[in-house]
Amino acid sequence: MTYISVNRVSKRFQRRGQSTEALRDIAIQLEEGTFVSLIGPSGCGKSTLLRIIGGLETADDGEVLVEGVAPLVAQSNKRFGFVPQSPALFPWRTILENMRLPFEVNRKGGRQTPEQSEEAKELLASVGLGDFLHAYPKELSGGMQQRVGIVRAFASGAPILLMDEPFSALDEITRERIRYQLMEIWESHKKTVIFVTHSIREAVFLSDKVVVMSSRPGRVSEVVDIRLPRPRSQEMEETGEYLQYVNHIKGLLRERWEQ
Ligand SMILES: Nc1ncnc2c1ncn2[C@@H]1O[C@H](COP(=O)(O)OP(=O)(O)OP(=O)(O)O)[C@@H](O)[C@H]1O
Repeated sequence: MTYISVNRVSKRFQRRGQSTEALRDIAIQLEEGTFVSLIGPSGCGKSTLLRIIGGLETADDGEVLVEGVAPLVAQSNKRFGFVPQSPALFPWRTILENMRLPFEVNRKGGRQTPEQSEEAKELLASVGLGDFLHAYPKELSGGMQQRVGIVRAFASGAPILLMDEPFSALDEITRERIRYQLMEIWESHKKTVIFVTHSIREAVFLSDKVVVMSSRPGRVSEVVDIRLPRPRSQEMEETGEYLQYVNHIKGLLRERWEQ
């Protein structure tokens, strides 16, 4: 059974008498424990597709199955962790207290076990935040806060992480650094990640599969399997093989843009 399957999904939005066809006939099959990126021009429906998979939006046509069940069922079984563009931390809670949030929300007042609490601390330390466990979000930079959002999703216990441009508000250098940290965490946890990005380099570096989408209406132009060896390192970004993937995806996006 495919872990996540999206079969001929279409979606239209109606707003102020205007109809927008956001997605048409999207079909993708994703394997468990893989890292998948969605890339495409602004407005091609990446976030909409992510939201449909996560059960936050419904498709007009077609079907999505997550571990064999509908997204809403998967959602109520706590199968998803979300990482939005900005990290959604409670300002009145310390970093460690913010890390507990998914347990309290998902399990109606539930608590982390001591092992889960230890894992949360280890994850924070692995992204350089070991000295900030008792700090408040306002004492952290935007990049540090976003790192908390990412490791919180990994610590949440959810097997599927949906990340909607989590690095979009960060400067280039911070973004690069967090990309490497995300890679290291993912390689040690191997959760299923669906990651929306505008960065081709980021998508190729992180992913097993890159879903390249075209706009108006959003369709899949190609699913590119990235067969670069793992673990991946910064040096890999200098290799010819990596650059070939980057250029191939750039070509696909340019082609669609020019149509
Ligand atoms: N709730 C909504 N109501 C009406 N139209 C919507 C809604 N959500 C999205 N759309 C429209 O659907 C299309 C796809 O939007 P979506 O946000 O999924 O694209 P995207 O590829 O994620 O864009 P970006 O890269 O700019 O974030 C756009 O034309 C958008 O205006």
